[in-house]
Amino acid sequence: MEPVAKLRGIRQGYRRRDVIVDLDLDIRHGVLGLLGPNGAGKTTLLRTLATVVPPKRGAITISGVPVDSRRATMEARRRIGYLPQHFGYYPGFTVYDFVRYSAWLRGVPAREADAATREAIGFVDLTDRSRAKLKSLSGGMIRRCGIASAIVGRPQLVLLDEPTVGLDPAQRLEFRSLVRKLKDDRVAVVLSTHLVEDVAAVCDDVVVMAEGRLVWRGDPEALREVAAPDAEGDSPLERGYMSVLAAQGAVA
Ligand SMILES: Nc1ncnc2c1ncn2[C@@H]1O[C@H](COP(=O)(O)OP(=O)(O)OP(=O)(O)O)[C@@H](O)[C@H]1O
Repeated sequence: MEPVAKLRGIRQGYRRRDVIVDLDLDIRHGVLGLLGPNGAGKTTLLRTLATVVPPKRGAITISGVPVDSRRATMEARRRIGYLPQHFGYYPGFTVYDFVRYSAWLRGVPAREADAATREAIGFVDLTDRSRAKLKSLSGGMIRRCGIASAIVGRPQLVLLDEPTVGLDPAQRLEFRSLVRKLKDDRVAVVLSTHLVEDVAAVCDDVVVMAEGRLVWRGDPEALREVAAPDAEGDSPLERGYMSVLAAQGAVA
């Protein structure tokens, strides 16, 4: 089956500095965990996939359509939901306004936008807070609003950048169940994280990035298996991850 997203020969960076080099990646249905130390290029990769910034070089295909023109970019954005790590919001907006506004930004047709907004708010279980102002919500609820804004209009690809940072353990469990629901809905999810436990809990597949390159790909079980006997870490998965980084000379 055609991947939901296909990246070929991607080079990306800021001004003259390249932070992603010659990256190839296929993304299919399921949850793909993106692990890597600070500065590995995870956010840059997600921003590139989200079509926020065009790559310096290389090709992106979303649902079989090359993203190679302004029109194709606008079309791709309708299929992609992106939750940046630090997403902005107006504290005076209600939950409903915030998600409805995201629907408009993503080009959800006006006649579908109200139903799509209600659906997304229901998905994150905030229906009874629809009329609450964002400034009155807890951090965990704000994150759930962020997820609702990323999934409104049912995108095929959902990109979540370190979504569990700052969540308490109960909120993290809630978040994981939301990601599992997305997977059941046949959405492709890319989850950038520093937390190996998030990967263990929800990911089907894992990519490890270091210094702008993909240095390892496989399922969580395979990552556990590459753990070196003397690797540091609190769990087999963490030891596997640290072993991959150590092999690259890129220990976090
Ligand atoms: N707007 C920017 N201008 C210049 N350099 C940037 C910019 N954003 C990121 N970088 C640099 O690009 C490299 C990759 O950053 P990126 O944020 O993609 O990494 P990351 O893996 O997401 O890191 P983290 O886990 O800390 O969020 C870093 O060296 C960073 O300093």
